[in-house]
Amino acid sequence: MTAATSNRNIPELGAIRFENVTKTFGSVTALDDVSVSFAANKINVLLGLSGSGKSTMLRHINGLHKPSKGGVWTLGTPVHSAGAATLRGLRNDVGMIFQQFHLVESMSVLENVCTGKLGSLRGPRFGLWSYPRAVREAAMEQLARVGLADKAFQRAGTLSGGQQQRVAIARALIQRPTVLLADEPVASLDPLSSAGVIELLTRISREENLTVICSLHQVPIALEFADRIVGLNAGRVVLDRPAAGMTHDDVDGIYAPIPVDERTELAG
Ligand SMILES: Nc1ncnc2c1ncn2[C@@H]1O[C@H](COP(=O)(O)OP(=O)(O)OP(=O)(O)O)[C@@H](O)[C@H]1O
Repeated sequence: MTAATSNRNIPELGAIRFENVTKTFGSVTALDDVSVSFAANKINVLLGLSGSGKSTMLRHINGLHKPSKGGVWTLGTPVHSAGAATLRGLRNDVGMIFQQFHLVESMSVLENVCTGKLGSLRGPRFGLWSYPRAVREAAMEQLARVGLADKAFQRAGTLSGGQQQRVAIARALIQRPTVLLADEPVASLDPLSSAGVIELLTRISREENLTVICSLHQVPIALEFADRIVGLNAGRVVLDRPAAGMTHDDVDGIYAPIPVDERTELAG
């Protein structure tokens, strides 16, 4: 058992913690002294304008980015100081889905799901039949959970956007993650497919006791889906509240422009 998995289901540890995190890319400050902590087994939604730092925050959780200043702890692992081997181990516990699905379109649906296991298999794989039988069976199980068992041998590129996102969810689930990061998972989907994907994410998160951190642009979906809402504006946390009882008005302030002189003052 890894250090990360040993923390499963211990909410008081705080599944994920950002302490005074600043991230700069050249002259751009993407995150500005962010301190926030996410409890285990909850659905957390990040809201904010384009460029407010949502993706940057998600990418710190699994170590795709490291802070310029401050610290990030994911499932007890200090991501800011972790080496490559520790991060590889951590990423087995942290699944991720993306707006653009990132499936290999020419591969079968089933093989795409199997690739979710690559992090814990030794050596490369060439084709579906090069995966152990147990992995192929686990992939079929996950496809059944997302309602796509009948598409297993179809090329992924032939599926609709909503179906492709379901495959991406199955690919993340086959890892048996503790944390699921979702970067605008419904931004490319029509309203009906979006609703289906959000409903699936909600059901699976509850069934698996996942800690979900999901960035969204759709406020109504956030209010419906989230246990907690964290609002970002120009790289700073401007709202952090349980979602229960929140209204559109409560959320509107997240999107207010921050005066340039105030930004300069805070950045300086
Ligand atoms: N790798 C990078 N190199 C340079 N600048 C970057 C990089 N990643 C992010 N940024 C910048 O950091 C800021 C925050 O970007 P980020 O992608 O986190 O925002 P976001 O809230 O996720 O936006 P969106 O809703 O459009 O996805 C932006 O100004 C962006 O241009």
